[in-house]
Amino acid sequence: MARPKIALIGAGQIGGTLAHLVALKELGDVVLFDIAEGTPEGKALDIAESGPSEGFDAKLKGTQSYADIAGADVCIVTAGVPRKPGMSRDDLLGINLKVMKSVGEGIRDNAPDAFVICITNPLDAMVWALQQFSGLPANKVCGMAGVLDSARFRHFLAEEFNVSMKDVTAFVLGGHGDTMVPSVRYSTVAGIPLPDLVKMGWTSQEKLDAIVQRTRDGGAEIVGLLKTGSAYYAPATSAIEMAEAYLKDQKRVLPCAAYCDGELGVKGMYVGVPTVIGAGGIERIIDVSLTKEEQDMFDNSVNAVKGLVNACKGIDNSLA
Ligand SMILES: NC(=O)C1=CN([C@@H]2O[C@H](COP(=O)(O)OP(=O)(O)OC[C@H]3O[C@@H](n4cnc5c(N)ncnc54)[C@H](O)[C@@H]3O)[C@@H](O)[C@H]2O)C=CC1
Ligand SMILES: O=C([O-])CC(=O)C(=O)O
Repeated sequence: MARPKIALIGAGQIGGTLAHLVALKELGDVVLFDIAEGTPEGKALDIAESGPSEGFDAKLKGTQSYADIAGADVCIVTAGVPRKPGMSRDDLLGINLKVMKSVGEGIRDNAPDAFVICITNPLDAMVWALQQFSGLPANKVCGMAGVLDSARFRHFLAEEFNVSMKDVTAFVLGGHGDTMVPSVRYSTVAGIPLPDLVKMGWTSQEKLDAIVQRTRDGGAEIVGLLKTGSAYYAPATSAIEMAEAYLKDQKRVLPCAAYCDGELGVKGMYVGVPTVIGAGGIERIIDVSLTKEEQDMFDNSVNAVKGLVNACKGIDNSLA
């Protein structure tokens, strides 16, 4: 059986890391696409040359031609611009919207059967625009953010409790911005919800609140440290988790930006929700119940995403 074909649109920091991970994990053959001449070719060759030492079997090709992504099983989109210190993700909207138009059309014309994972920011609005521009079915187009935000939450919690992160589960809902909702009630250590761990004296409410806020600021924390761009190792790993769930029909329960049609009270837009990812793409959205306080925070986040989607419609008439 032929190896799956994985197209990475954008060969920058995340794109290059994705290519390396796909090869190391032998998930398939890689096509790296970028408009910057030489970058995808150079990264593809560099990673291919690590193959003999690593012992992986994967072909890697760099290209500036969308024809090379023809028949891709998975497309992961990182094309665009990252933020720098002092900027919010939303400041990237105008420039990255134009990129989503060309990428969406490229995927539509060359890889219409692919499962598409968007990473470009501001995430929830960009994945919505990418689905509109590509015209692919909504269950085959999703956005990566919740897996990353939840991984950050899990990391901070594992450090606080001094337990293995394998035993920490966490859930972050809503848009991938300052209003995201790390769900304390649905996050656990070995099944014990965080509020119970506060009652048991494992941590204080103040410390838990600080971890929640650090999770919300997780992207900005890395941007502030790196100064030249944003996080890429953990974002790439998160998207690979989603791609693997699709390629291997794992039915993983993962939070991601999915098109909601009434679930959690959201209709006709993309936002971070718990999903099941398998061979059918986004196979199910888990319609969790929220407390009044959680619902208010979630609605606030949904409204922030709505504002960005409306801004997209204002910029590009074809989206209105
Ligand atoms: N959803 C999430 O959780 C996260 C999202 N991001 C976002 O991911 C995006 C990529 O980040 P990095 O890889 O660090 O940026 P980067 O600047 O290293 O790479 C972006 C690449 O896109 C290419 N590009 C620009 N316009 C293009 C076009 N029209 N077609 C094809 N390629 C094009 C550039 O030449 C560059 O190589 C940014 O928007 C960033 O904000 C970053 C981290 C996490
Ligand atoms: O913060 C950024 O600009 C990149 C991002 O989305 C993240 O790392 O969560």
